[in-house]
Amino acid sequence: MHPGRQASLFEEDTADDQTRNATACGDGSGLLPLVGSVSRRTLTDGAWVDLRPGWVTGADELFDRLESGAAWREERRVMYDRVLPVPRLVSHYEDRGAFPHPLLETCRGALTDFYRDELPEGFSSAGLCLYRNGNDSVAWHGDTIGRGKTEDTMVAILSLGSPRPLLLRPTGGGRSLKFTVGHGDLLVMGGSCQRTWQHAVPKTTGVGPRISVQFRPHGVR
Ligand SMILES: O=C(O)CCC(=O)C(=O)O
Ligand SMILES: [Fe+2]
Repeated sequence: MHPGRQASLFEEDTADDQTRNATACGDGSGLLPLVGSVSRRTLTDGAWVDLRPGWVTGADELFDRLESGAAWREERRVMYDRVLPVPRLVSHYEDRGAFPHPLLETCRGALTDFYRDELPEGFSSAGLCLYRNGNDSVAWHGDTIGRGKTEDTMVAILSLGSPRPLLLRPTGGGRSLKFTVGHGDLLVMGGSCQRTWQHAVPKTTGVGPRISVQFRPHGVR
């Protein structure tokens, strides 16, 4: 494992279990099942969060390939009605055939299968963010560009690299919730979450790089 990188904080399975159950990808990386291992936390106003700690196994290779091979660019984002630079790098893949690692297509397919009843259209795009160190962050926002502004939707986040807190708070105000997402963990925001709750990844001291892969349905950013 990469120095400074840490396995999922929530990791439950033994290494043997992981080898036996993983959908392998040929380079040591793989996916563990979602059925029976996703826990849902219901939030207010029809929002929810699902967690699947340690979903991707052997994720070091995936991290390295994405860090060195994705088409990273600096980001500017509309926040609070202004276009602001965001301190992180991003890369967006609309077309699944062009995803920068084959395991991302396996992830997209597994998420589409697992959430088929709630999201019949399935997941389409992969948005990648690289937080180079603890100074990189994203401020409070909802993913409301496109249909997420008016419709319930889902955003599924695969976290790779250094663990970082992902915070959620009700849009109308209230206490925030902290989910620490580690190497290989899956966090899915669903229901009204993009409209009625906001999320953020705050600056953190003493952490290494983190990559977030967000799978979204068509027309949601
Ligand atoms: O870093 C993350 O996992 C969250 C990213 C995010 O919220 C976004 O890009 O819209
Ligand atoms: Fe977001």
